Amino acid sequence: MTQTYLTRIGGLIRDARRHKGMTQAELAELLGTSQSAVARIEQGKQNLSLDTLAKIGDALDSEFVSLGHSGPQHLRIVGGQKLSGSIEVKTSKNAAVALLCASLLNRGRTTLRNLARIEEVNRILEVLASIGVRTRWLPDSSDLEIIPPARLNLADIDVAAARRTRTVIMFLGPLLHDYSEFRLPYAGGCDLGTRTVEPHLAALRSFGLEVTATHGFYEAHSDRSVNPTRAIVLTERGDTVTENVLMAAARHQGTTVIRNASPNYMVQDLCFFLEKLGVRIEGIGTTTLTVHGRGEIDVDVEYSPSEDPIEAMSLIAAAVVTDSAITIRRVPIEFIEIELATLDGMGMKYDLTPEYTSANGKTRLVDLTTIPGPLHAPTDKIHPMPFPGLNIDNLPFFALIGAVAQGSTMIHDWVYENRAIYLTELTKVGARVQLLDPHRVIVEGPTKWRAAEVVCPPALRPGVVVLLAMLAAPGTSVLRNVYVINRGYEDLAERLNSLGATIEVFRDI
Ligand SMILES: CC(=O)N[C@H]1[C@@H](OP(=O)(O)OP(=O)(O)OC[C@H]2O[C@@H](n3ccc(=O)[nH]c3=O)[C@H](O)[C@@H]2O)O[C@H](CO)[C@@H](O)[C@@H]1O
Ligand SMILES: C=C(OP(=O)(O)O)C(=O)O
Repeated sequence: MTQTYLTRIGGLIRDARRHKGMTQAELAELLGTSQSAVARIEQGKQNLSLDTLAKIGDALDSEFVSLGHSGPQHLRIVGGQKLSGSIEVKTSKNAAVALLCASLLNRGRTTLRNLARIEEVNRILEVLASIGVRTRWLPDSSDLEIIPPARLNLADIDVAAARRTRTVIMFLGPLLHDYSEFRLPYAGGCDLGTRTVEPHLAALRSFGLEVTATHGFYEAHSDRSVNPTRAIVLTERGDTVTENVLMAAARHQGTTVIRNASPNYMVQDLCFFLEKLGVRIEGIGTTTLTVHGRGEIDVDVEYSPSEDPIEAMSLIAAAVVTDSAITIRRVPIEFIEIELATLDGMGMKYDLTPEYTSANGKTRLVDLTTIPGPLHAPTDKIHPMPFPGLNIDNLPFFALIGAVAQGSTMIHDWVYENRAIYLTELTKVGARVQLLDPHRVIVEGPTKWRAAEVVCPPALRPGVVVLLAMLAAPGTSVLRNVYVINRGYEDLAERLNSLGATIEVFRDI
C-alpha cells in the first residue's frame, strides 16, 4: 500500500474509533494488539493485512474501514425484553441532505455541527468528494467541515453513490447559477414506487433551467438571463422541491416568492441556514416564502440542524411496542404534535418537560417519558398530510402501534405507491395486517409477536418498523440486509442496546 493510502485509512480508522467513543487501548484490546500498534495504524505508519482490516471493520462496525464489498449488514435481535433509561434524538437525515446541497451555494467554509452520521450522508459526501468538494469530520465530533473548490468537477460525479440517494436532484437549485450545461444521474433512494421530479423541473424553469432526461441522466441547460417574473407556485407542497427552489432563489439577486411551499422541519432548517449565509427570508414556517437572494455568497458559516421528528417517533414506537417506560430527550415537539394527539386518542400516556431550544436557536424541544399501558385502535383511519399534518414518514410507525392496540386500525398511505405494501412484512412476526389495496392496510391488535428471520424491506421506515416489532417478539429474530435503515439512523442497534435491547450487528463472511 502506498503511504498516502495508509495515511488515509489510518485517518478513517481514527475517526471511526473516536466516533465509537473508544480509546486506542480499547481498540487494541479488541484486536489483540498493543495501543502503540493502533497509534501507528492511525498515523499510517503500519502496513495492514486484509485480515487486520477485517478485524478493525468488525471492531468499529464501520463502513469506512470495510474496504471493497464487505457484504450486507444484518441484525440479530433477542426480543421480548422491556426497555428502560433515556435516549437522545439525533439530528435529521432530511435536514442533513438539504444542508449538504446548500453548502454548494457558499464559496466560504461551511461547518455543520452535530450532523447525523448515516449512510445517506456518506453517499452525498462521496458525491461531493468526486466533484472536488473537500469535506472532513472535525476531531472527536460529528461536526463536518465543507470547503468547495473554485469550480466543481461535475464531469467526474460519482454516479454509483448519487444513484443510491434521491438527494442529487437537490443539486439543480444550487448549480444552476454557475453552470450552464451539466448532467446529474437520475435520483434513486428508497424503493417507494415512482416519485415524480416534475414539480422540481417546473419550478426551476422560472430560473432558466431546462432539463431533459436521457439514458439515466438529467441533462441540464441553464440560461442565466431568465429570472422569475412572478411568484413561483408549487404544484404540490413537497419538501425537497421547496428546498430546491429556495436554493435557486438564494443566489438570485432579487426577490423570489414561493407559494404552496412546504413549512416542514427540514425546510425550516434550510431557511435558518440560508439566513446565516446572508439570504433574507420572510414567512419561514408558512406556505409563502419571500426570498431576498444574493448574487455571491462567500462566508465562513456554522449551523446546527435540529432534531429528527421521525427518529423521535421511531423511539416512541419502540417504547409502545415493548410496553416500556423510557425518556426520549430532545424531541422536536412542534413537528410531532399531531402524532402525539393521535396517540392520545389511542389512550397513550406520557409526560413532557417544559420546552427548551435546539442548538439552531429556533426549534422547540421537549423530553418525553412514555408511560406503559394498554392502547386501543383509533376511531378514524390514520393518514398523513404535508406539514402541519401527521408526517408522511411517521405513518408506518402507526401500523406497528396499531398492532399492539386493541381493535382494528386503518392506515391510509395515499402518498407512496409501495410503502403500505411493505407493512404487510409485519405478518412475518405475528401481526395481523391485511392489505386492502396498495394504499390501505388494516391492522388487528393486539398481537402475539413471534420471532422470525426477515429480509429488510427496501424502504427505510418499514424496515425500522419490522426491527422494532422484533424487539417485542420473544426469542431470536434476524433482520437481513439493513442498509436502508443505516441510510437514515445513526447506530440504531447500539443506541437501542443502551436502553436494554439485545441487538447484534453481523455480516456474512
Ligand atoms: C430528503 C427528504 O427530505 N425526503 C423527504 C421528502 O422527500 P421529497 O420531497 O423528495 O418527496 P416527494 O417529492 O417524493 O413527495 C412524496 C410524495 O408525496 C406526493 N405529494 C407531496 C406533497 C403534496 O403536497 N402532494 C403530493 O402528492 C408526491 O407526489 C410524492 O409522491 O418528503 C417526503 C414526503 O414528506 C418524505 O417522505 C421524505 O423523507
Ligand atoms: C422516504 C424517505 O426518505 P427519502 O426521501 O430520503 O427516500 C424517508 O426518510 O422515509
